[in-house]
Amino acid sequence: MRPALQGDMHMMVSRPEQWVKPMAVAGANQYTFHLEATENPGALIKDIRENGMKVGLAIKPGTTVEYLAPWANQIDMALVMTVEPGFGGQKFMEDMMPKVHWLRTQFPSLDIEVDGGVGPDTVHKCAEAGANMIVSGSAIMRSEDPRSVINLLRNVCSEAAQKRSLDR
Ligand SMILES: O=C(CO)[C@@H](O)[C@H](O)COP(=O)(O)O
Repeated sequence: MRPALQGDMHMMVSRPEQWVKPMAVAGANQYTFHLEATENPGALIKDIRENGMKVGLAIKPGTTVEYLAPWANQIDMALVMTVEPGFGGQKFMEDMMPKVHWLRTQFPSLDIEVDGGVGPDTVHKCAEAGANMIVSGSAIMRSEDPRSVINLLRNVCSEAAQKRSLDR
């Protein structure tokens, strides 16, 4: 039977340990948890891998990137939140961009995602800082032309990534 879920599950939950197996069984191929939500990130990373999924590690705005750095070589994606987790439609926190830039400098091939308040007005900042993946909710859903917004967001990120690889 075809799995019900595919793609990355961003688990904005406490005790993320309890959902690893159910997500794997449901067909998720990446499991992203919050560093703030677990006391043992190493064990959780291992469990996610043993369940056949890639690993994403998210940090909230109040968490400095130094807490994520020790795990960066063991994960597939770092997720820098640019709003407080909770709901869509919040204002993009530009002061999170140094985290993205630092991660990109230290870990050139890591997937780096930005989530919260990302749209046509803010995506350039994310892409220039080094994000190659973005989450965008309101900017797409509130647009009269969602397709063109998606294309714009995609193009800005891929052009910045291409420029980085040429500069290397
Ligand atoms: O879930 C969250 C924040 O809790 C984010 O994924 C946002 O919901 C993204 O939506 P916009 O900020 O783009 O509206």
